[in-house]
Amino acid sequence: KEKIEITKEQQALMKIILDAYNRHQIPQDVAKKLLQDQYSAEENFLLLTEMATSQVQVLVEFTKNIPGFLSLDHEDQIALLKGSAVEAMFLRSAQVFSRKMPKGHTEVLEARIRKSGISEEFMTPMFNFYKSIGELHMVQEEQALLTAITILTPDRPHVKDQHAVERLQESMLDVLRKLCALQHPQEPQYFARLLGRLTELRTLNHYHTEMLTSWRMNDHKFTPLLCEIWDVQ
Ligand SMILES: O=C(NC1CCCCC1)[C@H]([C@@H]1CCCCO1)n1c(-c2ccc(Cl)cc2)nc2cc(F)c(Cl)cc21
Repeated sequence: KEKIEITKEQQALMKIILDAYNRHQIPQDVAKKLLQDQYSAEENFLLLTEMATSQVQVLVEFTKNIPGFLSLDHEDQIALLKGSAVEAMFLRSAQVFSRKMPKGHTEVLEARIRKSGISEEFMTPMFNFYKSIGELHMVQEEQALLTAITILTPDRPHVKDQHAVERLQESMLDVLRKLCALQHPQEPQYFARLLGRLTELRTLNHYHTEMLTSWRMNDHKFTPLLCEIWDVQ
């Protein structure tokens, strides 16, 4: 049984990532809003675009706190943010969906999202992902590291120095691997399951433009930031 220990600098890295992640809370709680009221497809779409726009802004702040990120080539920094924003949004949505809620609230939330305007064909892949994230019962540290690892994916489009990104991602993966072994000693395959979710997350990437343009309403308006980040309009 090899002794797993997190080094001092890995603990410091963990603390930086976790603090940054906790600062990256969505200003107003979208789950609470959805549980309070039924909205029209238009109102739901507006809520999504507002939430997603503010999430991109906080994601940029979070990313700036990833040690080494700001030393990357500036164009690569943009390419990593643009390439991971949709996945980070779905990962965050999954984490919000999987939060412990009072009895019956998750069911109401799911029903509201199913009727929010998204077309039927995307429900299964989206909720399969949300539920597979929920089953992992991730602790905050694991959620924060998984978000950082998603951002530091070397093979995003237009990344020039992939090795520099790989080195940063590898140091995050090493901390996550040790954390999983310490948090889930009875589940040696837990770390692999966590990384498997990132593969599932990429498949949602393929759907997102269609999910937005097929929203049950006419004239889909996006914010300028979302036009930049999402391949829409
Ligand atoms: O606003 C959302 N997510 C934000 C995005 C930024 C980070 C915080 C969460 C949307 C909602 C869906 C209903 C209509 C209003 O939007 N949403 C999505 C979602 C996101 C993208 C697409 Cl294309 C489709 C659905 N999945 C969600 C799961 C949830 F648990 C909750 Cl509370 C909301 C969720």
